[in-house]
Amino acid sequence: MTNVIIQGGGEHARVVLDCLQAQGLQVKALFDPNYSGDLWGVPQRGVYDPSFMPDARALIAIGNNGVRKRVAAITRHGYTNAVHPSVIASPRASWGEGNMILHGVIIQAQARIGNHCILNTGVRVDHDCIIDDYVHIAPGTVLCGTVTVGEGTFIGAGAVVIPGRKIGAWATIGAGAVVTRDVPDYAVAVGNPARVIKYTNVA
Ligand SMILES: CC(=O)SCCNC(=O)CCNC(=O)[C@H](O)C(C)(C)COP(=O)(O)OP(=O)(O)OC[C@H]1O[C@@H](n2cnc3c(N)ncnc32)[C@H](O)[C@@H]1OP(=O)(O)O
Repeated sequence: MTNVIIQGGGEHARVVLDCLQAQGLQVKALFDPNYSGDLWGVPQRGVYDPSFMPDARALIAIGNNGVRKRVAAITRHGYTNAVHPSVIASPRASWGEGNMILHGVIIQAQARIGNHCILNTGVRVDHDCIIDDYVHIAPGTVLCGTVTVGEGTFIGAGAVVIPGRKIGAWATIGAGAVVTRDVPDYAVAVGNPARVIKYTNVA
């Protein structure tokens, strides 16, 4: 039986805990300096302790992509994936480690997903999409076939990206956007069709 620890104790961590418990995994601790006590039978232990159950596998359940990357740099445990039992994934799709593939996600053939990504509730990633590390795709978003998404990008809830478009690294796509053109690194794009309204440095 795999023992799991969670880095993070906020709202997203609760959803990930729900996912891991649905998988039947033994979650032994949540680490987050802002939380203590007990969450659904799991102790919240405050500051991360790299010596706690060193053979346990970790997940960094923090929704912010930049923070998730920084916490990964100090996490000493190996990683697992959270994949809810309701996920439909082609056997020809693949992903790395530390990913949170949540309730109702669908991943089509030959889609490739990196590490430490969040595919939130009901996301659809169609065939041949390539998603780099530390991406967060919010609930209900649809990536059509052959879309690529660069490291650290956040795609808001209910967005649609039409086939073949390339979204750069550390970009932000607004909720409900329809992405019809490529989006550069660090751009914030909103609306239908999505237009770049500004650039940020969110990494
Ligand atoms: C389980 C979960 O909940 S996971 C989390 C899911 N969360 C989301 O999906 C949130 C997505 N976030 C957004 O859509 C945000 O509005 C962002 C990130 C795109 C922009 O946020 P900010 O940088 O704070 O931009 P701000 O609110 O100042 O808006 C800037 C302009 O863009 C417009 N705008 C902002 N978001 C959108 C949007 N989604 N669609 C269309 N227009 C938008 C604003 O109306 C504003 O226009 P104005 O200048 O004419 O007044």
